[in-house]
Amino acid sequence: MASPSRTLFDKIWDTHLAAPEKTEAPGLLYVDLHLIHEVTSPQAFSELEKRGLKVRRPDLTFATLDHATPTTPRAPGSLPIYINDAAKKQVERLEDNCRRHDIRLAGWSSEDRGIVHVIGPELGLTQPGMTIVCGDSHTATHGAFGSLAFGIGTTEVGHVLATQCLLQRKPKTMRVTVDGKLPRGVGAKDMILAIIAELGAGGAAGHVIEYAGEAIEALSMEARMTVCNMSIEAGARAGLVAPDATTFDWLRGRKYAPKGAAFEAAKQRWSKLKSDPGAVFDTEVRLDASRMAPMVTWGDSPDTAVPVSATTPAAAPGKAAEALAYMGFRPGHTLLGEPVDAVFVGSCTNARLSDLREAAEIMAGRHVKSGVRMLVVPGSEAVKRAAEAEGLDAIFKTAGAEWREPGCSMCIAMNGDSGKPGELVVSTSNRNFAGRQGKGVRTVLASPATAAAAAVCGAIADPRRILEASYAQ
Ligand SMILES: CC(C)[C@H](C(=O)O)[C@@H](O)C(=O)O
Ligand code: SF4
Repeated sequence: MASPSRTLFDKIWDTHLAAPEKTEAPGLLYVDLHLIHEVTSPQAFSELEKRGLKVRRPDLTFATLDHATPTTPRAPGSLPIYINDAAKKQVERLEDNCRRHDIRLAGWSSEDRGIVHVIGPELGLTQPGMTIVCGDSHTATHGAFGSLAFGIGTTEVGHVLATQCLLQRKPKTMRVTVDGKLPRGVGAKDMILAIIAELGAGGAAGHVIEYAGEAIEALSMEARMTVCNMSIEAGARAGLVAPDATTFDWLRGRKYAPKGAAFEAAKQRWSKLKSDPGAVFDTEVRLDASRMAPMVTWGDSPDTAVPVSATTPAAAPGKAAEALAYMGFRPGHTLLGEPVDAVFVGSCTNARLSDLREAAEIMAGRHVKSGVRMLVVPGSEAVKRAAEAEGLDAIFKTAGAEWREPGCSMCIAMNGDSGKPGELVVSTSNRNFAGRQGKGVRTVLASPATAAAAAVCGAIADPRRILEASYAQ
């Protein structure tokens, strides 16, 4: 008999199962929110049209432009200049598809536009207990609200557009408990890099992770999103945090969140979304936040993260040796002092207001080292407005950084924002795969504070050193 104690994942799964899983067929899951962007939707719409199908629930579908969009500052009202015709066509096709199928689009003229995983939560589209899908691997970000959110392929985007359902095999569950308190100068990005280093790139494959424990509960919503965002980098299907007062306070008043009495009623329902005491997970992992430090990656996968003052592996076997060679780092050496060419603060991992504040705290009154290029790219129009309202743009510009328009930008370099071959880029994004930020570019993943410290020092540095100097003043 099944255990009466259920995990948060089980609860969401059970309430969304339209048809149960059988040995010969996956279960059918109802989808509450389908987010789409210009890269993974065109073929899905073409397929729909080929079959003469309509979008089943345009009202549960929401689109934005983010991956292929230029981020170069533009005069108000002027048209964006795309890196190539392919990028322009992708965007125009999404605009056209949304018009034809009556789908809400946060397009060029919208004050809501931004990276899909930044705007969903920001607009209150993302809510606890929902099933959320998007043709994008970092959809787990939305799990920070206690929703079951995962990436799907383009074929599945078509299925969801046509049926609002998705065929899914039930994943396993994993609980990652983080005890203790994060030390000063160490943040959510460091925490998730430490978790991924512990689990390994495939360590959570086939699992949905629930992040729990004192250190997770203490995180802001933005920080929880940073953690959930990178679940896929450990191979997980999704990442979740049980909703609590932090979640409810963050959601109250957002554009598409329930209002007034409806919000209070929703809060009552959402409060029940937690794993029962005694719920059994397939895998349990425990970490101690108080032992965590600012992290940097030495290789070409996110699981090569180490504390910034630690050394690269001394005796590196095959794959690690290749990764070190690509990165141009020596085995058994610290990365501290490695000269950097560029710094990128942005992406769906770290381009929210709190991330920009974290970087700005280091940049204030300091200057980007000469010869280093620094790009600061807000995650959305709303983040950009809020940052400008409190003068963060001025801090970055005065320091010599570029303040750009919202988009994915140098996280994936599809829009033309990229590094040059051989350059070392310290990046707040989530993937350091060879060539992701441009051909031959070497990417070091880090927190906004560590990225800003690298910009100021012109080399990989420990942000705590700079922060301590500021605190001492
Ligand atoms: C372009 C898109 C399909 C891709 C993804 O699925 O994640 C991108 O967002 C990424 O981060 O690599
Ligand atoms: S910011 Fe990067 S990781 Fe996030 S959706 Fe865009 S390309 Fe993917």
